[in-house]
Amino acid sequence: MHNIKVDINFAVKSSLKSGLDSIEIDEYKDKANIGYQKLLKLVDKGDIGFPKLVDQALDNITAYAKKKLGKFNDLVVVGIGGSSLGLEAIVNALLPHGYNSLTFSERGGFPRIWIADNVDPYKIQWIMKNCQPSDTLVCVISKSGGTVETVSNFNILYKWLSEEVEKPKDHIIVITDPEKGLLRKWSEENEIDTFFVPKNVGGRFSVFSPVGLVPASLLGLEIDKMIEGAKDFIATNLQQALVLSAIYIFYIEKGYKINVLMPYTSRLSKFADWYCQLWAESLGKRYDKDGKEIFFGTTPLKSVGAIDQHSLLQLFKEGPDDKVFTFIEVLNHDADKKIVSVMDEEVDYLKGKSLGELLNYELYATELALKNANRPSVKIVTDIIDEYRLGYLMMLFMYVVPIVGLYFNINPFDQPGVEEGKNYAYGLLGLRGFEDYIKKFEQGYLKLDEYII
Ligand SMILES: O=P(O)(O)OC[C@H]1O[C@H](O)[C@H](O)[C@@H](O)[C@@H]1O
Repeated sequence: MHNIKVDINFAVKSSLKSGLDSIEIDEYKDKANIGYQKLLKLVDKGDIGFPKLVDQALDNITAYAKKKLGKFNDLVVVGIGGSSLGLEAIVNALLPHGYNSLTFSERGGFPRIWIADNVDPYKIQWIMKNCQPSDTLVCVISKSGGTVETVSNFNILYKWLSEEVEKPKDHIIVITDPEKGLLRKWSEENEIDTFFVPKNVGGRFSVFSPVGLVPASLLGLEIDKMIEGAKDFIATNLQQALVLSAIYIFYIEKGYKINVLMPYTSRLSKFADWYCQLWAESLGKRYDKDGKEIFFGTTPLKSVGAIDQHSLLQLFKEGPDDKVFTFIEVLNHDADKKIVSVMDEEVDYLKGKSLGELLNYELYATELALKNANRPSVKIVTDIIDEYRLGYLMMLFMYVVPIVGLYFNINPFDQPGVEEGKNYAYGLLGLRGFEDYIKKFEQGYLKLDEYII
């Protein structure tokens, strides 16, 4: 059983001038319900598949991970966006800080983890310098199978493997679409171990597909617990998604422009990055579903407490009143440490308190300071962080975001806005079929020297 609560006190009228009154709470829950009913229809029709992932059998993934256990010192995951952010969130939340510096036996025979997302030569170079091809498993993930960053990084790593090991195919796993794309074709032709992302599961909703589960299982994480958490959320607590969506819808209608996710734990820092993609690509849309131009969306912003109290909080409290805050509180921090006072009597007030307590007191203080400035916030409270809770939280947000989008009559499941830039890049790189984009690029990318100082 979980112990995750959604606390909306500081977004309602009894505490906050701009908050929802009790009539508005019901009214906006009804609005959220409209979005939810639309989501249910899409799921029932089979158009959208992420909620159904909680019913998948996991044996093939766990058996595969077991087969590989102890055989590799390093796991390099190649992927970007929805093909890497979910895993990053999992690794950041559930593996020890500095995991890669533990010894093989301290890691229980599980590999170190490297995520090759960006095509930054610096990053890929250091991954290759740190790993030995003979001891490395490369897991390449791409739903479309052709994302240029992923294909480029993978080609470099494939060559690196081929030059050193006899059977590079034994060092590769592919995770991609079951039918389409370059990666699928290649993995089939070369008989590479391949897992599939269901066709009706888009990248940013794919963390509970092999995209997140295969690497997580290879790292020894309990993926069944993650799925159990996600499943329990759907089975028992959809109300929480409706309430959160109601609050977000209310403030979007009021013209609030920024949605801040601020966990008070570094372990959820990458979770906030994952959330930013989920929110931005799902909710930033030029057209509604009827083709009307609406330029819809609010901007997600990652912030980590208490770190950003020393960076962003000044703006949050005294800058424009255009942000809705979602805090995440962890009641019991793992390996919590008592603070000692050895420096001076001045720090005696800290003696006996723990770091976790300090973090949480700082959260309460920030909540109140923002409330006093009439800034709306909600808080998700979890007792601990583990596979189960992470699964629960991810599924909660994977419901909230489409509910908000569908209520506003936009399509939260596509991302047409990223295409134009990709096409120019393909044109510049000389990809066949994209010749027109070279011309368009040359016509549009005009810069005058006088404005380059
Ligand atoms: O998984 P892939 O097909 O390689 O896609 C990786 C990413 O590519 C694009 O930029 C999309 O906007 C993202 O939604 C997607 O997650």
